[in-house]
Amino acid sequence: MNLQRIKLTVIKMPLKIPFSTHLETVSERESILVEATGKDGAQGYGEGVAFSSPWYTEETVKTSHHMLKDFLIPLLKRSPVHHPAEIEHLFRSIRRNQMAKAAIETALWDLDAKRRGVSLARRLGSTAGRIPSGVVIGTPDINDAISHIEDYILKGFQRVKIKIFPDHDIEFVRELRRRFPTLDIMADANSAYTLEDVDRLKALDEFGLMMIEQPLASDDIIDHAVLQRQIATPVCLDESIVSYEDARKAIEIGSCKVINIKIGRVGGLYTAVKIHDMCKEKGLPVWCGGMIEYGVSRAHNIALASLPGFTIPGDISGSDRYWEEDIVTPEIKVEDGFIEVPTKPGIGFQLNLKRLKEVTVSEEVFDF
Ligand SMILES: O=C(O)CCC(=O)c1ccccc1C(=O)O
Ligand SMILES: [Mg+2]
Repeated sequence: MNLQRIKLTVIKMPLKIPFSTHLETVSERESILVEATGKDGAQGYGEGVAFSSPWYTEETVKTSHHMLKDFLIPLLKRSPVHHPAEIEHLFRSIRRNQMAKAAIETALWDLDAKRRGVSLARRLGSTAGRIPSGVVIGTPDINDAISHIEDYILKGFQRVKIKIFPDHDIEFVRELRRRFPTLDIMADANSAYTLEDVDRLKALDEFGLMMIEQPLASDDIIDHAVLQRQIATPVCLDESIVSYEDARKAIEIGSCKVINIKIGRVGGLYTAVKIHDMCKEKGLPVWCGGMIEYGVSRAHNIALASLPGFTIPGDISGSDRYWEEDIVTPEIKVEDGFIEVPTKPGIGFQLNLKRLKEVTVSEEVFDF
């Protein structure tokens, strides 16, 4: 792709309010911005979405940076690709490290779309003009959660996701259901349960949740299939699906009825689109998951989620959900519950260089 250089910038910003799961409370977000510059001067952007510590997956900001610097960038230098869809194959020689891989791969998709003068959404095959927006509540306190939800409903958000875990599930959901009888609610457990909790999980059936996301172990598809046979609420897999093959096998054995596709978790847009295509063919709904990300990753999510198989609103909120000021301009906005799909070339957002400078921790340039 005629690359001139790749720049890695580590950035860090506090969240407006901390985001809690049973595993970790995130109050500050570090990420890696990837800037790929071509010999023609064109630039593409990607965002490494690993967290500072390995609570969600095994990757961290530091391991991602190490992979990018010591393996992925050198590999790309040695073996130039002509098309971003070749990256997945090239990177197969390096095991896992999906978020590090996706950080480069997404930057190259942006670069490629810009060179062709088309939006990334169009480049991926989408024609949608806007996507519905969903939001995640990261506050375990019931009263805070209710007031945040009221606020989000007024802003038009189309569905709300809450985090659950044992002792913070049945009564919490019952109260929310009582306050919001018709709201589309999904519950994400981030692997807080085992099959021994099947009665607790069955008890959630009466609340008409849209789905329960990743109730069991983060690497499991077998027990999820056993669980899905015993509960009416659709099971959605997140952590368990890190590749196309994972998705194929999970569907085949009935581990889930819905899949949350995250570009970072599956190693890039190529695989994300491939999983989408398969699910669409099999009639399995998908939605785009969030990673408490900055505007660059959000922009990639918007393009992906504009594909026709994304029939459920994703964890895609606006820049102001987490940030006082985002690193992209214009900021990502939710209007009447929808986000407009940009029509400008590539991701359709510019970097806010002033803001980027303020939040930069370190940067490193790799010449090709
Ligand atoms: O980006 C968001 O708005 C939050 C999405 C979310 O729930 C989440 C955030 C960080 C890590 C894992 C998850 C998850 O979906 O499990
Ligand atoms: Mg999840």
